[in-house]
Amino acid sequence: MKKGQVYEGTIESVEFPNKGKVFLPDEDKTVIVKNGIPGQKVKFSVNKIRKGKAEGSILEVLRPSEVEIEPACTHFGQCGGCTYQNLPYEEQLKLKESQVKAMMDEAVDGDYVWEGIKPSPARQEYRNKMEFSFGDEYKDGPLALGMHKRGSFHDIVNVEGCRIVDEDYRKILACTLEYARNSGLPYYHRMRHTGYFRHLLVRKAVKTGEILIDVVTTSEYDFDGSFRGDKWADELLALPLDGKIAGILHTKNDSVADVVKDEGTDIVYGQDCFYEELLGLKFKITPFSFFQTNSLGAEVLYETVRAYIGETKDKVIFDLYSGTGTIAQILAPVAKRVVGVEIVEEAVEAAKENAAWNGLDNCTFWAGDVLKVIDGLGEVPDLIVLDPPRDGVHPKALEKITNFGVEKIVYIACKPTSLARDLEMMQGRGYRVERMACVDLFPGTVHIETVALLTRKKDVERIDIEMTVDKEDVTEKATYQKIKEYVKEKYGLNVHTKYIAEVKRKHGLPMHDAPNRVDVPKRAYLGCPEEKVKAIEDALRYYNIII
Ligand SMILES: C[S@@+](CC[C@H](N)C(=O)[O-])C[C@H]1O[C@@H](n2cnc3c(N)ncnc32)[C@H](O)[C@@H]1O
Repeated sequence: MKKGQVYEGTIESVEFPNKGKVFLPDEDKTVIVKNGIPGQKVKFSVNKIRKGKAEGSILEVLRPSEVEIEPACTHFGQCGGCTYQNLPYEEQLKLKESQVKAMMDEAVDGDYVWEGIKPSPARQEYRNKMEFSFGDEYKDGPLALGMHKRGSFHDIVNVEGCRIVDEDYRKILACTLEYARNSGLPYYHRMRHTGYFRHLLVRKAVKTGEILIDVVTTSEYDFDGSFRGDKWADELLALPLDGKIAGILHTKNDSVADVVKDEGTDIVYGQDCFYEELLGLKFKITPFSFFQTNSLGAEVLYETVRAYIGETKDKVIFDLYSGTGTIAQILAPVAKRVVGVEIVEEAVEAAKENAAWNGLDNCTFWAGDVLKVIDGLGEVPDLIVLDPPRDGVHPKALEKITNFGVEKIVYIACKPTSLARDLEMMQGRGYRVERMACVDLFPGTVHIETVALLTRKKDVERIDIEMTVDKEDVTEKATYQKIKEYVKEKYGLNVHTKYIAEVKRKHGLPMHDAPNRVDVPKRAYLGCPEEKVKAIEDALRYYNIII
């Protein structure tokens, strides 16, 4: 088999996210062909062979799959955004569920409850955010504004008929494209690093109907003079929209990276935020802060998280990777306290404001990298919710998270491959997967959210003592001194030896006066105050005595 060779074959299955498998009997080889659906007979060319593995790209669909339908979107196939518009929604769900389930069956040790896939309440026009790119339709062609063409680095497909956003987006897109074309200014060329127009960001709340529009350009031309940004805003404001424009913005971005980056945002009209409602709570959303892109689907996702976390009364919950604090605030009304950690400061500020609006005074939000701040929060959680970005949790952060030894962790993953990798480490550190479900927030596309409930294994303390702690060290009186110093320094608390003994007993740890008795009878309850129990537990984790 050589690069450039053309073959025909049938896609037997599709692995997450879009890896179709075609077996070629004559070559006795399976080739990965991207972006097809199971059952399609395709003609493809081989474009990569590495370490004996071959990849190809589809040139033509010779015979459709039996379940295939006419896609509602006229850009389907050309636009790189959607992959499954040609499958009935039920089939999309089946395919995504089987992909994730197969991956999880491999990643999970032992039995777990698979709860299937929950559909998105809206199957079309469900997105509350879209980032469109400027470019040309083809080399040196007219200015275009839309999505990247499938498989192309440069070409942009105008997506005036896009079905995953509603009519308001389509009107805003068409208006901006026409205005930009008439301005005669060039798009930003990603290889030459010259030009002006980069992206158009549109966000629209499903519940409040508020719309935020942001054009992202370089500073090569003058927004007011050359582009006449005020006139663009007038044209947008004159559009007959269902929703209401809350703000029109201009963001400058001169960086060479091809991402929407905020290097300064000016308000052209209205305000630089808008509001959405989820499960009866109100959320302020700023242009660049994370918010689930399918509001109705997000409600299903957060309901699942709430059900998985279970009883939260009198519990301290950590919401790690908290964005604008949605999960924290959904859990706060029935928890003792919720602590959110998020790296984007703007999102943290919004989270604080949101909590105040929603009348929640038991939420605290910290700005910073989970890895760096998690052990300096001065709190010990009872439960943890993790909703990391696509790459999952940094291994060192995961180590610290599991070190808290909480009873339950709920992990929300937008990329199941990252979850599968992180599960391996979490299972190795004393957790077991209880249940899992998928929630489809992205109909028509390959993406899917997966939620996993992990609980701490009952016998983990003892296993870990043997694995990580030298018995001498745990039983030595010197350890008591180390724990006292740690608690004093970190929490400003003095703890008596009898309290340390009480907490050790709670965890079934050997006592210094009875080194061979791990299961010390639960005799005296000495009344160690709860904050000291938590502080001592933190110290025990710090010294790897419990996890
Ligand atoms: C998938 S989002 C989840 C947001 C939130 N839980 C929600 O449902 O809206 C992941 C969030 O993690 C944040 N993030 C990424 N890396 C981070 C890090 N190292 N430490 C803290 N937050 C991070 C991102 O800014 C983003 O807001």
